[in-house]
Amino acid sequence: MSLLPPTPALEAWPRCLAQLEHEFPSEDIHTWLRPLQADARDRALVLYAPNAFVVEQVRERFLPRIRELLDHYAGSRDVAIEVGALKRAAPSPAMGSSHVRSNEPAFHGNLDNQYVFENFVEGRSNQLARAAAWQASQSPGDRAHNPLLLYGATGLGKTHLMFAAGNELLARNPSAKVLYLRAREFMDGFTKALYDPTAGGTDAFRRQFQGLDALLIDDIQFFAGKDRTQEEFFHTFNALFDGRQQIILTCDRYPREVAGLEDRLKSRLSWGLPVAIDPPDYETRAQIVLSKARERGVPLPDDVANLIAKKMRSSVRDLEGALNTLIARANFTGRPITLEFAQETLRDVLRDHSVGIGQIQKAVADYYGLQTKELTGKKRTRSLARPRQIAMSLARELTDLSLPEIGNAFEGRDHTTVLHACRQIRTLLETDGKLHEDWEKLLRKLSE
Ligand SMILES: Nc1ncnc2c1ncn2[C@@H]1O[C@H](COP(=O)(O)OP(=O)(O)OP(=O)(O)O)[C@@H](O)[C@H]1O
Repeated sequence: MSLLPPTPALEAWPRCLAQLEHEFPSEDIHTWLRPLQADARDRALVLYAPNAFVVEQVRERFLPRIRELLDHYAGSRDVAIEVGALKRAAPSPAMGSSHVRSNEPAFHGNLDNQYVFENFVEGRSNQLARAAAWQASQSPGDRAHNPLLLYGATGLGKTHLMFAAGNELLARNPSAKVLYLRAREFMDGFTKALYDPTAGGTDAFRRQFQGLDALLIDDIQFFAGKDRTQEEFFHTFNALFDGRQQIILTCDRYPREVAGLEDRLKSRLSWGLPVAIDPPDYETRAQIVLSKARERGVPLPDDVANLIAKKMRSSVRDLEGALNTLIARANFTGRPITLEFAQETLRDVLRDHSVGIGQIQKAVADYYGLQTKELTGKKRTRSLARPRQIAMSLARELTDLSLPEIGNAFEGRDHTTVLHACRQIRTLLETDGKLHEDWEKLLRKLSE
């Protein structure tokens, strides 16, 4: 073990990470950046990733920004991202440390450990799904629940349960290898393997899945119409299934109803245990609000939880959104959260509407294969600008929110931007057939 003082680059890493946490969606941070282990080699920062997949994702998505931040905090752009792990014995990176690098790299999962069974509130609507996820974590690979498919509308806790199963599996068996991927990431990885000569080809892509105890793939409706990716997924699925490795999948509806998924895949998906998650009933909604408040260390009177639960009926994500608004306002004004304060603060959010802006943003993001944070964020690339305008117009159409309120939900944009978006979409709906079709589909989805 080296006794040299830590390099500035290594010292700067926690600050870079803290900054990245402000800039990227928390899912990305948990999935890709938190699992990295920092070390120093000469004057360079070395980030060890649990597997080649993570290396590739981090290089592609974050490396340029990591370099900039490192330059800013440590005056160096020297960073390497490699497969490997620090030896557990190393007390902290600041002490200098040794690492293991081998052809058989240590595997560290990329699960978000915030989502566990303990903080999943059980109710009639999700009881079966919870029980099934629990079973999968207790006897992974068992034919009775392999594949486990959790399906249901957006924001009802599918991803939460999927993570909970993975985390529980790891708690029982800390050396288990559990990999979580969004369907889109599977597709991106596969496309890269096909077309990027530096990516190591499809064999390297397939090796990612060998030796896993469980593979978790989120939002498989995304595979619809993507024939080559589906075919590859079909092979991955078969290999894992034959190896009795646990597969957990989520889908926004029963797969047979997903147009554009191949029949043979649909049939495989129904082999194991497909379970639905339904919207929670009133009592469960109130319990969820109380539980989220407790987690945040915020005392919340029952009547406030009941108020939110009564008014927000569709998705748990919207319940959380209302709670967050309340907490932010209470912190800002220094006032305690009482029923009166909640009624006043959430007047607009709680107006009886069946669709929340969070739901609209999620639906549009999913439809275009984006992350919600990208859609609501500041970047102005073409591929983001149009979906963003559609989301703003849908919010105008389907909610009672005012233009400034809609602007606020898109990282504080001005109301004139929203107005412009609505006008532009209205014009395009007359002239652009594809956009018209997208609009109709989204409207249908949101009024389901
Ligand atoms: N029963 C529950 N108990 C506690 N939290 C819940 C519950 N159901 C959902 N949530 C919370 O709601 C939020 C949204 O859940 P999650 O991301 O799992 O939804 P999802 O069904 O995967 O949605 P999507 O299909 O849009 O990805 C998360 O913060 C999750 O913790």
